[in-house]
Amino acid sequence: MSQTPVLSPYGLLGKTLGHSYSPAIHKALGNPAYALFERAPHELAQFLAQPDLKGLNVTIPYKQTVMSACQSLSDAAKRIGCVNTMVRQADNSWYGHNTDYDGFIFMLQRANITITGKKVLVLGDGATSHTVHIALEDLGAREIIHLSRKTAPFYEEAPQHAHDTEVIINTTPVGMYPNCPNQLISLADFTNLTGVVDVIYNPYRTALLIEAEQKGIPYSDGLPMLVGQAVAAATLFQKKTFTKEEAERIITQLRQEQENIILIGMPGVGKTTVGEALANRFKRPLIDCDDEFEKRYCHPGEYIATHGEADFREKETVLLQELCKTTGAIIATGGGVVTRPENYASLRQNGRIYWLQRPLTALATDNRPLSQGGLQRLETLYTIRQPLYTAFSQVCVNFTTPDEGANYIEEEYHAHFNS
Ligand SMILES: Nc1ncnc2c1ncn2[C@@H]1O[C@H](COP(=O)(O)OP(=O)(O)O)[C@@H](O)[C@H]1O
Ligand SMILES: O=C(O)C1=C[C@@H](OP(=O)(O)O)[C@@H](O)[C@H](O)C1
Ligand SMILES: [Mg+2]
Repeated sequence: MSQTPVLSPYGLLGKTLGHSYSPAIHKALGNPAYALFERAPHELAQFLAQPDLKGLNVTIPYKQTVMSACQSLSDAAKRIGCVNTMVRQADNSWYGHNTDYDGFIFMLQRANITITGKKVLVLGDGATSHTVHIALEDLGAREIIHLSRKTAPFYEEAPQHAHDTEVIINTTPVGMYPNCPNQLISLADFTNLTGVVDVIYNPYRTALLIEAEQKGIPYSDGLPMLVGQAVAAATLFQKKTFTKEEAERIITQLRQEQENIILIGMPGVGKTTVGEALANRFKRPLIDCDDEFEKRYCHPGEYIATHGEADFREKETVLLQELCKTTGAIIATGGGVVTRPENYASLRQNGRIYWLQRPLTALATDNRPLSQGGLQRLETLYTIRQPLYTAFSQVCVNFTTPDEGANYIEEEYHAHFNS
């Protein structure tokens, strides 16, 4: 009788592993036997000696440590100086490779960001930046500058490179959940950019990427790199090749599950009502920003009446920053979120923004202090806000009944991810 293995033969090794997408990605690639292995440093040698283990991914802080346990190393792993994938060989030895390298190149290629002959600015000088550096060299970068916090050149020197940098790559954790939105450098002075890349994948769009998007510069978040490295690892684990379409299918599925659906529009247009309908259809939680405000303070209308609109906006911005860190939700905003430009990064970082439109004559005005004063007041408000709603939204939804609005959004959302 054969013995049941005590360990899953594949998995991710690290010291403390929070939520990881790796088991789900490997499952989608046909390997359900992929587990999370949290091990302390003193447990590593014994752990790696277990014969049941066939393949591992390795993360912080062991990417360098495990190199000495590998009897053979790929060229990329040697040059980068760290291993993120270990494969058990027929003679029981470990072969170490670095598939972050493959994932990074896959990410650039699918975003059509080319490197040959270009000047690249890399933010950060940690482990990931080493992988990025070797890949950039192999792709034929003309010049690679690493900005750092500890050694010169520093982040503050970014403007000196603004006129001729063609690609920017963030390898630091600045801007990562939960400290988001946040960014190390501004793109304002950069005039020659052909690509901006962030290895962060939570949030989907860091503040740096949102700035790139607003300037019309091609950009990529780090999810394709994560999926790309997993596909390269799965190729070694399962000894089979995967098509680009299989990688794309996984990226799309993760994005579709996570992107928030965000509703903006005039007070009384139906953000809360359509939000409720969408929450039912998508089986997602509804976050109503006005309700959340009321839980913390009092009804928004009452707050504006007693403290004034400026004070309300301050509080609303802070609250929005907190609420929009979430993923996979329906978010109904208060009608005035578009009046503060900084609210855009909060909404957009994990969200597709829908602007709800109905004729002003049909809008509810009860309990809404800014809508008091008849149609003329609403028209004045609309004149001010219309360009803001336009700038804040990806999709404009003209609708009559709440169901019609929800239908349109449901179809648009699925079409967007599956076209
Ligand atoms: N499409 C619609 N047609 C008719 N009445 C609507 C529609 N959408 C919402 N309402 C009604 O208008 C009022 C305000 O809707 P609500 O969803 O609270 O708007 P918002 O959140 O945009 O301020 C509610 O009484 C709601 O029942
Ligand atoms: O448009 C606005 O400035 C406001 C809209 C309200 O939300 P609704 O749009 O849900 O009415 C509420 O946030 C507050 O009274 C301010
Ligand atoms: Mg509402």
